Amino acid sequence: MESLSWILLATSIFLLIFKLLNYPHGTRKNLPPGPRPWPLIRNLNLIGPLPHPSLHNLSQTYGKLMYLKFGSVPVLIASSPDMAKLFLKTHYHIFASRPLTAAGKYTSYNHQDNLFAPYNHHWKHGRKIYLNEVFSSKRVDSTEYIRVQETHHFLSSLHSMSGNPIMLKEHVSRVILSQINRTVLVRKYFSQSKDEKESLTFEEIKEMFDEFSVLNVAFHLADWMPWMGFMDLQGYVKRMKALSKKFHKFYEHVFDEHKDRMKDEKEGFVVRDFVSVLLKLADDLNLEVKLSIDAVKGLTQDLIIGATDTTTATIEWAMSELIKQPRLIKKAAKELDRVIGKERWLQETDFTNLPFIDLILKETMRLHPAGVLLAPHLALEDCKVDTYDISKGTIAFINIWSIGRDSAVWDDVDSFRPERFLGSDIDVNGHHFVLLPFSSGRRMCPGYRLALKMMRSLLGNMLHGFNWKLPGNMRCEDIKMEEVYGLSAKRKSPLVAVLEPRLPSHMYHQVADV
Ligand code: HEM
Repeated sequence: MESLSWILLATSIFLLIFKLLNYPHGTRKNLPPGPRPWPLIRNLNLIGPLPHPSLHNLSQTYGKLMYLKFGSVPVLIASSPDMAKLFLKTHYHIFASRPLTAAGKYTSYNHQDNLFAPYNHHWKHGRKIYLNEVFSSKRVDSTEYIRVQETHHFLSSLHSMSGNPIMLKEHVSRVILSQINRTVLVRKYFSQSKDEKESLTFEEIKEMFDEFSVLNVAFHLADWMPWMGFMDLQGYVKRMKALSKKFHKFYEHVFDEHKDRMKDEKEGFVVRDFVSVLLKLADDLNLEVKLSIDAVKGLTQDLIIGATDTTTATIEWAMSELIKQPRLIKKAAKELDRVIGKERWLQETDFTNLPFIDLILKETMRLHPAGVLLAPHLALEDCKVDTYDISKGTIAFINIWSIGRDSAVWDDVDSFRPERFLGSDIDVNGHHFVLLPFSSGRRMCPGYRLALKMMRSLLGNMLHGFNWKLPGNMRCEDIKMEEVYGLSAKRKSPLVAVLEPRLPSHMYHQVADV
């Protein structure tokens, strides 16, 4: 009898603890629906290696606005255009911040960049600099020559490999990193061959970017259960610190070179790149908010990392979808022949006359957006969203991967059909909540116009210069479109393709000299 009482007492205590741990899920507050959480980890067990499809599947049961808990952190998942609009437009001023994560602390100069910065005076200052100084039309236009030169070198090197299978991603990431580093840092800062003396090779710098991409989206348990922070059970903090040292050394080298040039050239110094803009501002004693050197590093890092992974992944997805449907490649080539002809390459001024290239990019970003869940949007105060009570500190994720597959919005959701955008005014400029690859509102991607220029020009010229085929006996059905998660969602198995030149051969030799 006595042992039965002990069992009853122990069971009651367990149930009480379980109930307390589940509070306040649905008790006092009116919260959106969501799966029942476990003790401690709460709903973290429901997130697979690819969080966006896991959350998409859950939304089929719990609806377009779901409430979950990741450890001790309340999380909202928006999976429809209407819900996205509530966070990015209606309540944009409340959901404008970011959570303080270990990655932001160790790999982004203690959140002194823009992408991972909470909503504060530092972020506002950085954003203003981006919009007024870095991404002004004048500054972006002034770097067009870099995009042209690097694209032409890229096309020429593709030509030298025609007839042989190439791993597309390797070549695209190299040309994009070359364009971005020259635009942001004035020169590439990585060596192309063993003879060049640079502090880093292309492979080393790529490895740093890949590690950054993994560490910045990894489910780091201590971000969700802060009491675990001192243990570093997953070893992520150790890796973050090691990575941060490498980036630190790299920026020191770049900035030293810039400062030497500024000293040598004195009044004659001409600003040719984004880092020079930022370093000049850091020297400006009259600035209302002082720009620290760590902030310059953080802002520089956002530009080179934010640009490279996203654009490379998007171009690889586009070409993978196209190669599966040769009729689309033919259709694009027909438009290019009509508008550009066979004796020149596509230029940025041609974009408005090439609507099909734009349709291809829109359809690619609908099915394969790089930032599948956008970046986390943190509530700065308690508020009501729809009819629900949301607490300060809740994190909203917008599942744009799911929105791209919402059958209430799109027909035949899984088919890659660029023509679906024909005659529609849907665009990627943040005004249409059905298509949000660059997000919308206060935290919208500030680099989206530059990204579009780079992608239109690279993809358009790749289609203009070459016919794209699969190697050997490979069939379209053999192409696996599986993804891996990262700062950008990319293809798991890289695309391998064979190219056939479409233009007279002098075009490819001529370009190398531009
Ligand atoms: C295909 C290309 C790109 C895609 C899909 C993309 C997408 C995004 C997304 C989804 C966000 C987060 C928005 C949010 O929090 O709601 C973002 C932020 C950002 N992106 Fe991009 N991006 C691309 C290219 C670029 C480029 C080329 C640059 C710069 C050279 C850039 C710089 C940034 C920066 C600095 C932020 C942080 C904004 C902030 O939090 O205030 N991105 N981008």
